[in-house]
Amino acid sequence: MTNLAPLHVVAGVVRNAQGDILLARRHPTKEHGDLWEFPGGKREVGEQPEETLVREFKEEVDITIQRAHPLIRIRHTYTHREVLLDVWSVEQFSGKAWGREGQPIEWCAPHLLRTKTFPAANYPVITAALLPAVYLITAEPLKRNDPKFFYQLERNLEQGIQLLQFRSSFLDAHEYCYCAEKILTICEPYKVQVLAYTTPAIALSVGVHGVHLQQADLLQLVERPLKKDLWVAASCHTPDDIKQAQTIDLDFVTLSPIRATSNALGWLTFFTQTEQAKIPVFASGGLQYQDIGFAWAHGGQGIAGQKKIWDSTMHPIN
Ligand SMILES: Nc1nc2c([nH]c(=O)n2[C@@H]2O[C@H](COP(=O)(O)OP(=O)(O)OP(=O)(O)O)[C@@H](O)[C@H]2O)c(=O)[nH]1
Ligand SMILES: [Mg+2]
Repeated sequence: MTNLAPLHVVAGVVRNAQGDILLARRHPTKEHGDLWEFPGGKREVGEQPEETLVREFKEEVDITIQRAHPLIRIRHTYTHREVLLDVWSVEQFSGKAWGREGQPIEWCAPHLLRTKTFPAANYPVITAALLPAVYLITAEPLKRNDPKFFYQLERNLEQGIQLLQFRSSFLDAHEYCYCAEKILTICEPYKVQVLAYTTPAIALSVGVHGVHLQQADLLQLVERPLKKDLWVAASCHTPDDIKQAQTIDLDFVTLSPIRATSNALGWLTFFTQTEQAKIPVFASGGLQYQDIGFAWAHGGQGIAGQKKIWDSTMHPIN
């Protein structure tokens, strides 16, 4: 290893109208030959990352990128060099993709992304590509059949929420399961994924899409509590929490509180922590839809929101 600055590589996640993601296969003679990658390349001196993204996409796959936002930045040490893989999510583009450098390209269905072999730095990027920008935390249902709760749930689903955490501290385990099953039935036609804010064992028994651990439970664990086909996320408040989440191989975390309390972290501390993180981090705590852009600008996946999002009538999602 040398002590050179990391090689800054900018790449992009582009989706077509079906939601499939554009991949390219690296030339066999190149570094990481024959592996799949997101199109992109090295930032040139004087370029802003977004300019690199636009240039590389035109050069490699003949697409003109019109709008994109930061998705995730991963520092990874390969044997010879540290790489900063700076990945953007493309919101708008024109042109028809083809491999201008003779490389095979493919539009890959999101559920097949994990079956492809990528360079090692890419695995958290795949998680980020599979996650939306908004992670909605439910309000507390007052009882298991709370009509106001289910009305508001459907309103949120109709507005495009894709990832939900069912949170309740009032219901006992039996009522929690009853309610979670009802939420799953309602979410199914919307293809919304539900994480349970409970123990991994209860989450598994209900058949939700994953579990969201509290900080105290995260710190107790010595290994990932569920297999890779389910999401495992956790609430973090410190850099050590995020390290622990990475050590036990969690998929993503929320970091709070960003705002609204006397111990708020603020966006700059959030940025310092996302720069070190090797998994996607949602900003959380006192945030609303207007904060998504701040989260992206500070290295976040997006926002995890409770009351202000749950009750909101404005949903400018994705
Ligand atoms: N484009 C791209 N590069 C990646 C990804 N993941 C990853 O580790 N890299 C690494 O980033 C480094 C530079 O990427 P690159 O080879 O595309 O750079 P480039 O287009 O400027 O290549 P060139 O030297 O042929 O002009 C390589 O070591 C590559 O393996 C990815 O998903 N996309
Ligand atoms: Mg390239």
